[in-house]
Amino acid sequence: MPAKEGTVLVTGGTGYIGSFTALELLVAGYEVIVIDNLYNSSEESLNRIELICGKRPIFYKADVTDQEALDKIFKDHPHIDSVIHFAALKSVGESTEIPVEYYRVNVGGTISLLRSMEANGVKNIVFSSSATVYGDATRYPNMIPIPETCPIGPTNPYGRTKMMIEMVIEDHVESHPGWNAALLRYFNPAGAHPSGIMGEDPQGVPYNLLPLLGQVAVGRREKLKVFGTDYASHDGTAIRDYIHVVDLAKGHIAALNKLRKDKPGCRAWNLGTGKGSTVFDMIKAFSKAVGRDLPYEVVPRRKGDVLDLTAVPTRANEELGWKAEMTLEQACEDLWKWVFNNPQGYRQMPPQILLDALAETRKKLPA
Ligand SMILES: NC(=O)c1ccc[n+]([C@@H]2O[C@H](COP(=O)([O-])OP(=O)(O)OC[C@H]3O[C@@H](n4cnc5c(N)ncnc54)[C@H](O)[C@@H]3O)[C@@H](O)[C@H]2O)c1
Ligand SMILES: O=c1ccn([C@@H]2O[C@H](COP(=O)(O)OP(=O)(O)O[C@H]3O[C@H](CO)[C@H](O)[C@H](O)[C@H]3O)[C@@H](O)[C@H]2O)c(=O)[nH]1
Repeated sequence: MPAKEGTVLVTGGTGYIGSFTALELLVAGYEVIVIDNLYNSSEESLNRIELICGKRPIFYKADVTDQEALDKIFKDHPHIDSVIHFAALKSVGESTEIPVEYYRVNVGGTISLLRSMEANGVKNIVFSSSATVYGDATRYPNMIPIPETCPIGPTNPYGRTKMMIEMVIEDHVESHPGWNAALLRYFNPAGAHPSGIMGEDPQGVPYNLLPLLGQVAVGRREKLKVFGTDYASHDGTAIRDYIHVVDLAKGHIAALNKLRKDKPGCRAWNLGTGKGSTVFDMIKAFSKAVGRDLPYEVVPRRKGDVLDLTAVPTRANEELGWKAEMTLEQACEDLWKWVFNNPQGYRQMPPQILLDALAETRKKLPA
């Protein structure tokens, strides 16, 4: 029996944004099938999803570049009607060192997925693109904050994989009637689940600002390195649009509903808040949540970084009926709750006190 809202295949669904989206899908009444090779995530995220909402995605440990494995999953689940595609390698720095691997997994994986979808009559795809596709938007007058009409021009191999995938999907939708695609250009995801039991748990050394700040706060790292104070911002550090991961996850449900209801063909949407914050703003906001100043040192700019990636989110607000609602303060508080209670990420169980509080909250929810 298909689920009330339909069945969605989520690639990369044990990862950071994917797990939050799987949770929101289950809450919204979808059946969820996750595939992930666990390269940068842990199956424990599925237990946490179940603890929060009482439902669990079906899980396959599989690689998106494995055409046979994909075909079998689609054949075994003929009710799948849409795909949300997160699975990818995502470190900008690493992509400059092993670009071919990035093209193989990100571009190659998407091609395998599109072929399996086509062979099995699944025609809706929501794709994790990135604000990185815009590159340095300050090179154009009046393009900061950044609307979707800003010309794209990524400055690193990771960003170019995202640009190429957007093009492949656009060409496929154009040539195959009945297909619909949402290219979601995320700005900077932040925070964790307000329950404190779900969050980002990268397997290696984190690359992004917020997980690094979290590790400084719990003493896993001595201090944060601030990459450059010579940018043209109010305090000299670079500006990003930090969006709460729960808001970001909800943006996927809005995009999926749009594809299924309005069949818009292929369309790009920015998922951001429209508000930019500098690195120092973030250190201050997170220090406030933690209750003490966090140590940092200023080092030269990181290669490939740009001054400002702040979204114009109006298109998503108007066309998807979605808007980021949670504040930066909430993102910092939720991140702190997550790292304080789970300093080793998913490698340890959260404290009983959190699990008890969660069980109480669940009792009050409608069945
Ligand atoms: N986090 C960000 O700042 C950000 C911003 C914009 C876009 N994105 C994109 O969003 C998506 C999700 O990012 P995230 O932050 O949740 O990262 P993540 O690393 O937590 O999630 C990606 C998931 O994909 C899985 N994966 C990697 N290669 C795979 C393969 N070959 N087969 C199957 N699974 C594979 C990983 O194990 C992981 O669980 C990615 O496509 C990323 O490029 C992330
Ligand atoms: O140790 C650090 C890490 C980061 N930063 C700074 O913090 C800001 C945010 O850096 P992140 O690495 O967290 O994020 P990026 O903006 O570089 O990139 C992220 O967001 C982009 C979208 O805006 C892309 O999606 C990309 O994949 C994703 O990693 C940048 O100014 C960066 O220079 C530091 O000062 N020190």
